[in-house]
Amino acid sequence: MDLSIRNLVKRFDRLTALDNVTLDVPHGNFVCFLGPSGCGKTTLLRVIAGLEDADEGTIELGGEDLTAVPTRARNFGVVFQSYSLFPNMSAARNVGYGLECRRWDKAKIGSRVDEMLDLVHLGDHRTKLPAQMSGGQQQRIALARALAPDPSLLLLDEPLSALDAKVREELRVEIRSLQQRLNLTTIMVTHDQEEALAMADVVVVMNKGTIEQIGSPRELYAEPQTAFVADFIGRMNILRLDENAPMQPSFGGVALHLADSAHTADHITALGVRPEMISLTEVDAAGDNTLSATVTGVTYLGNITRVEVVTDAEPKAPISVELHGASAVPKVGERLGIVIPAEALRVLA
Ligand SMILES: Nc1ncnc2c1ncn2[C@@H]1O[C@H](COP(=O)(O)OP(=O)(O)OP(=O)(O)O)[C@@H](O)[C@H]1O
Repeated sequence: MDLSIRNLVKRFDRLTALDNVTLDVPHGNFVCFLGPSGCGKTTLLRVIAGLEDADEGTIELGGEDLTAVPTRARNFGVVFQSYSLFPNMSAARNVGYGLECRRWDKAKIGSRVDEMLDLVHLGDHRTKLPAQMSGGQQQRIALARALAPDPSLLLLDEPLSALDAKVREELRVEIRSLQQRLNLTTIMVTHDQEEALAMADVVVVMNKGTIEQIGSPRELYAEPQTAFVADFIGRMNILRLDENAPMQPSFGGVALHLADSAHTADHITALGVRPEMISLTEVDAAGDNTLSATVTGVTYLGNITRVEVVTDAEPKAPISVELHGASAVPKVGERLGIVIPAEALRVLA
């Protein structure tokens, strides 16, 4: 069922945690709320779950207004960062507990618990207590518990952030494939951009209680609309343009040419370019968007080498260039030219 959020406002005293948030989540989508600490993503998830009341706005699921529907009756599965399993209950009992509360009959609970434990590959762990399981296993049990009542929406609040890197990556893949198999509309809160890009169909980038941009991971990476999004998702060089520039954008007095399709704003103040889009050339090479520069740092990172340069035009604004694989790597202090392709420049608000 589609989830439709309209003009949500949530205040805590004088702080506006959600400021007029409007969002559509189509059925079967995996959506990530992504943003820095304090941007309001957990509050938004909690309002959707019914754990927090909104001050203004509406939430509808499949056309039904949820405002007056209590948390319990919403039938949403929720998984939190801390596994929040009952410590004195076995894995199986934890998974079945919500079904007992919903008064499912015993035989049905037994078969559903088996099914859920198999789904998360923990059929052999049914009698274990939470303390006898690893963090990753406990989080799988929490997931099985959330899925057992066949929820209409799955809400995940930083479910992987307490786990170590390897387990986190395994569970990423597992959660995503489960979600796709069940075609279950899912919302996950994270502050980890890599996690959001790897898992989501749609990423909602939040900043200070508002939505900055909504898009697929590819769209957000390739076409960020604001400097905030550009900076938050991947690495982006942000070129602050000369303020007194006439119609032609310029950086440190050097005119920059944009692709025709980039000319959307009247007054452009900043441009973004991804480090991997910039190439190196001779220091005195001529050509559009070619700036002479000095290398100030070189960092070898295995698959890429990151080269920091300062341009003669604007020495106060260092620029990162990423070279792939077997490219020739310059040395610190070397003079060279950088080429910024017009089609790689993004206009940022
Ligand atoms: N119960 C509360 N009472 C008062 N202020 C709150 C409450 N819950 C959240 N806030 C404030 O609302 C803002 C948004 O908080 P929220 O937890 O939604 O942010 P977040 O993006 O999830 O951050 P984090 O990643 O750190 O959890 C913050 O400034 C926070 O301090």
